Amino acid sequence: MQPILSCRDVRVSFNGFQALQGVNLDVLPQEVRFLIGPNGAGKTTLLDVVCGKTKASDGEVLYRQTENIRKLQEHEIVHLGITRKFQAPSIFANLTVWENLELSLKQKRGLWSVMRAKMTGEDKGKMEAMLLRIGLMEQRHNLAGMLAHGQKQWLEIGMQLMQNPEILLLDEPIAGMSETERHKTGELIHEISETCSVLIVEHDMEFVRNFSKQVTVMHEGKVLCEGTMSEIQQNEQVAEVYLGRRESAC
Ligand SMILES: Nc1ncnc2c1ncn2[C@@H]1O[C@H](COP(=O)(O)OP(=O)(O)OP(=O)(O)O)[C@@H](O)[C@H]1O
Repeated sequence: MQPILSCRDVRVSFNGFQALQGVNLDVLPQEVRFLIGPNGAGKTTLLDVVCGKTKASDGEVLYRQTENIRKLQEHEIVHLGITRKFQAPSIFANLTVWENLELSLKQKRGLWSVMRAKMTGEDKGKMEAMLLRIGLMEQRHNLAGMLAHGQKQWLEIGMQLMQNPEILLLDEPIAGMSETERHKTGELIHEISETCSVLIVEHDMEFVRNFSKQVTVMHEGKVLCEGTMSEIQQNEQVAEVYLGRRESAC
């Protein structure tokens, strides 16, 4: 299978500091890929490069193998099918769950065309299916601001999915969640991967162990190694730079 996303020798420099020093990474269609590594390893910077928030000084970011998106603007990258959920939820607290999802449909089509057009039966069906998927059907008429922390995160993931992405980028999606919410989020991520690839930065080793297949370990702006969680746990370099420091968490 050919990768949907390929980073080739990606470099990022902040005023001379090399945050990414030649990162190579392939993500396959419908793959859930976890990115782990110690603080400052460059994980968030790599997500920033993929979504266009930060521009790489060198290298290639290939989407579907042919399109180099390295120099594209963020909205152009979203339009191509790569969306990002940031750590802090950016839902509209004073709108209902349903209205938040409706807004994300509008973003996809352009506000003006949707303001003129009535919501079709197909749109409604799509929104209902999404509510079921993210477990918020019962809360659809509730104000988003009143949702529990985990529910807010799921709503935002649902809003991203309304754009039909091919790649979803997640930055520490379970931060601040209860055990039950973590588990539900892990299951949701696996369900999402039936239709799109998911690239996740995560610090919670238990979550990574429970829900990962392939894990990429970053260290000092480079990929240190890749493999299953049990493979990387046996890697001495990883133990030294990362797992050793978090022995209690692993
Ligand atoms: N805008 C910026 N300007 C200057 N330095 C930056 C900037 N963004 C990130 N850095 C530096 O680049 C390095 C990589 O940061 P990054 O946030 O990507 O690491 P990370 O692996 O995501 O870490 P963490 O797990 O702590 O979030 C760090 O040393 C950070 O201080």
